[in-house]
Amino acid sequence: MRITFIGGGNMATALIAGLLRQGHSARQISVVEHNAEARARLAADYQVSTYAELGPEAVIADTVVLAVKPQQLKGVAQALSPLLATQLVVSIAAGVRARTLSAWLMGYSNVVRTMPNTPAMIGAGVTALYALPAVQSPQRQMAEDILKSAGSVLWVEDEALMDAVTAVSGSGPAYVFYFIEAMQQAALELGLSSAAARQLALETMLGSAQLAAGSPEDAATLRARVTSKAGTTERALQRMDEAGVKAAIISAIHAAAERSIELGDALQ
Ligand SMILES: NC(=O)C1=CN([C@@H]2O[C@H](COP(=O)(O)OP(=O)(O)OC[C@H]3O[C@@H](n4cnc5c(N)ncnc54)[C@H](OP(=O)(O)O)[C@@H]3O)[C@@H](O)[C@H]2O)C=CC1
Ligand SMILES: O=C(O)[C@@H]1CCC=N1
Repeated sequence: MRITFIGGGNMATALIAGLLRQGHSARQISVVEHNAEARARLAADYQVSTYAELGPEAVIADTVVLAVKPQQLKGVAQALSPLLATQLVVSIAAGVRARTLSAWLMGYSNVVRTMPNTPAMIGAGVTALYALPAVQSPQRQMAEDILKSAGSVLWVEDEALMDAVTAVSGSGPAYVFYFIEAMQQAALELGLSSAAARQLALETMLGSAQLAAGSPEDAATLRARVTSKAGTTERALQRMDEAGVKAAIISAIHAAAERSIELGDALQ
């Protein structure tokens, strides 16, 4: 399967790394990227073909993945539109609705909107996909295969849910890194070395997520197992509740979903 990425930034790089790790040939991947430094890095690190401009030779592909910022998508779609024949168009842009993208592509409706996340870089991503009704099942499968090389996938049939997905898992790695930063800072303040702080914070996040993923019990039950009566965890969780940490996280995720809707409303 030949794949062209338009935009070769953070997320395209994560997806390309995932595809190559899964055995996809670099010869079958092209990237259109207007930044010369980014092109050089992609060619050196991943041996993919790169193009500075969108043109017919760049989109000789089965699938074109649109990986530019939401605000850059309209211009890219308008330039891409005359070059489309039967290619599947996969967008990873936050907020931009599949129907809007189809309108920018002059009604071309072979469009799948997706929301991956950066752990795609190591094949540990999760991606939600939404297809316009016109997309046939072999092309749905193609989109799924590309994103599966970056981790697990799920389809949503109601596009409105993509805003929720964006807020939870698209932006989600940033929340996890934020929590890791806080754990490491506390560890340093408590006298641990930075190497120890890093090891303790990361192994704890990793181990807890693995435990939760492999357990039939929910997170609240697993949390209760750590929380001895009158012990240290109880004291910490009390402090978090007093500070409204859980409510703040929930409200932050709502804010991210609202931003996704706002982007969708603004970019039509
Ligand atoms: N980062 C993340 O965690 C996630 C991002 N996304 C989505 O992925 C998309 C890309 O995000 P991200 O990778 O972080 O962004 P980046 O800014 O890192 O990457 C976009 C790249 O595309 C380049 N570009 C812009 N316009 C063109 C063009 N016309 N032709 C060729 N190249 C172009 C940009 O160059 P320049 O900077 O010079 O404009 C930039 O290098 C966004 O729509 C975002 O919503 C989705 C899930 C997760
Ligand atoms: O912050 C953003 O808008 C993008 C979409 C999800 C993750 N990064």
